[in-house]
Amino acid sequence: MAPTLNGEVDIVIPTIRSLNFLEDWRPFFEPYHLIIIQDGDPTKEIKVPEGFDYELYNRNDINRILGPKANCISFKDGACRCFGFLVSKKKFIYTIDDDCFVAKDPSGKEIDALAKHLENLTKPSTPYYFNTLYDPYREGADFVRGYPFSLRAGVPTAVSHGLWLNIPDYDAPTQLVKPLDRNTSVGSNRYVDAVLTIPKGTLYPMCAMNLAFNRELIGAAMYFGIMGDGQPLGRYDDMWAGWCTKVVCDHLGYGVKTGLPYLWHSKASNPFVNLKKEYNGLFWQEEMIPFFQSVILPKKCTNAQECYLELAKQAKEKLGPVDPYFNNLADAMVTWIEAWEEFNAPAKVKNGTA
Ligand SMILES: O=c1ccn([C@@H]2O[C@H](COP(=O)(O)OP(=O)(O)O[C@H]3O[C@@H](CO)[C@H](O)[C@H]3O)[C@@H](O)[C@H]2O)c(=O)[nH]1
Ligand SMILES: [Mn+2]
Repeated sequence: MAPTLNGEVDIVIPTIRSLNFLEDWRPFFEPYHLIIIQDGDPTKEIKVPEGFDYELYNRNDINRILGPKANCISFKDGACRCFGFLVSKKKFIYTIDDDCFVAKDPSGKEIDALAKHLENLTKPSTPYYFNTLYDPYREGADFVRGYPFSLRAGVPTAVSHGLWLNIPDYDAPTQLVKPLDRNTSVGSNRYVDAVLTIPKGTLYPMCAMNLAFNRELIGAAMYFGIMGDGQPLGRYDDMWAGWCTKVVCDHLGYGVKTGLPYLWHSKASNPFVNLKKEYNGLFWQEEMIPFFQSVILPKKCTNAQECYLELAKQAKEKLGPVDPYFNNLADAMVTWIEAWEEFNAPAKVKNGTA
């Protein structure tokens, strides 16, 4: 397992509900700092269970801190979580939803999801050649015969995408036709004990329910878009960020892993409400995904900020004609980078020292 790294990790939680779920995570999260983004009515008082070290932001705080740039942070959508990524100063972010609890592995042991994410993030990835025995860096595992030695050092890992027991991350139509579908019991064959690097050139549907990333490597591209209130789209926040970060990781030579750790997702959001929010996305994803599959980032883009600005330009050009929403989204992507640079300016050098 990875070291605790508690000075280097922030846990970001978007919430419209209660934070009682934190009781379940107490033994695992108490050593860390929480950044809580309270969505919805800012006058509602929200209770953080005793003993946690946290900072809490509501919409009034976001407006006050960002001024006119606050329009790049979504309201009434889990996408508001990316404000936490912006104000964090840590190397790693773990973001989790407020209806997620500690899962058990098939032996009945509680899973320390954050520790497993940190292990994933601090070990390399293998995006250029697939290891058929999964994660070659896992204890007791290795590269199989035929794996080129020149690629065995791997590349830095930027994203660790964890999975879910109980309620799966389905879109509204799938939820509507399979309302009782559960990825349940401990010990069932649906707990897949594996971590995989997603190959270079392959996109995936990233879910933010159980997600960790290296903020220094990819934070600038982990923007969740403008969704929810006043927008024709919701619930595609993590999808958008997943497609953007994957093409940026592929370009910069970073890895993205998916698989372990699992957590327990307890509450299905309402599929009819979700359908209204997702409706346009169900059509637009047929255009968005081919767009990301065809993106080529120029060599001169050498960090996540530069890649992201280029992506905004290409998104406007190619997706703007699909719907004017994408012009606004592309503008918001640029605003996000302006805010990112403001909050993440390199420390000023004074008398030769930083
Ligand atoms: O207006 C809102 C709605 C929700 N939140 C907070 O966001 C997360 C996820 O919300 P929820 O549990 O309702 O959504 P799910 O359908 O179960 O989750 C999937 O949708 C994703 C995309 O939005 C999400 O990451 C997926 O896991 C909770 O913490 C809500 O409290 C919000 O802040 N504002
Ligand atoms: Mn949920």
